[in-house]
Amino acid sequence: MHFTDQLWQQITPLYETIVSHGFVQELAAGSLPAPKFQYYIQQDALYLTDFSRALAQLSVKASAPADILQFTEFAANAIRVERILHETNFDLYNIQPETQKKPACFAYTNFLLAMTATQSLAVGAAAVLPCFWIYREVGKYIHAQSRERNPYQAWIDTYAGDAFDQVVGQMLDLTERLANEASSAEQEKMQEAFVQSSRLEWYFWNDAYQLTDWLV
Ligand SMILES: Cc1ncc(CN)c(N)n1
Repeated sequence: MHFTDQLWQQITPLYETIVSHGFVQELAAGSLPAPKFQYYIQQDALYLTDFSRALAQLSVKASAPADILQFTEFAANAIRVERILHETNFDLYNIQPETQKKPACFAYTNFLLAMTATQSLAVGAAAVLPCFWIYREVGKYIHAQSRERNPYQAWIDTYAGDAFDQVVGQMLDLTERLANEASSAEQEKMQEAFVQSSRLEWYFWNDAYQLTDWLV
């Protein structure tokens, strides 16, 4: 079995929890209250800046020219493609930019930046993989359920589309190769990083759904 298939097997129950979460269900139905989507988009704009920096850190760690190029393109893409999506949504829903990260965004971005700075390329790649893979699966899931005239259609189309699918395929191939070159101790760390990021994906949706703020 491919290493990445094993990774997915490990988070299957967690993935089910993500797709059954109120945020994802209501996004699919088009009934998600606007303030929850606004909170999500504001936090996601902050998240994407650091996600891109985490990918750039991986490009520095890579030694094969093809890998350097790949991570550099992922980093640029995270800013370019998703900025378009956010600018569209900022306009559509009259969202003001937010400067403060709420708890899940804070935890997730710090985790990604720490893993990609202090761990090996393979472990860093495993940490960022859920950001690609879970979004593709959630995008496809929502697209399959989605009603006509869903107000969140632009978001759904981005993550359910062919362009994103291709990018995720490239990231999966890369991670698979890095895992095959890794020791079993390193593979274990890859699994831990992958599971932790997947957990933080759930927290990210949940913070938006609950409109979570700092308690102190
Ligand atoms: C929190 C989060 N995770 C993943 C993605 C998709 N790159 C995103 N936009 N936001």
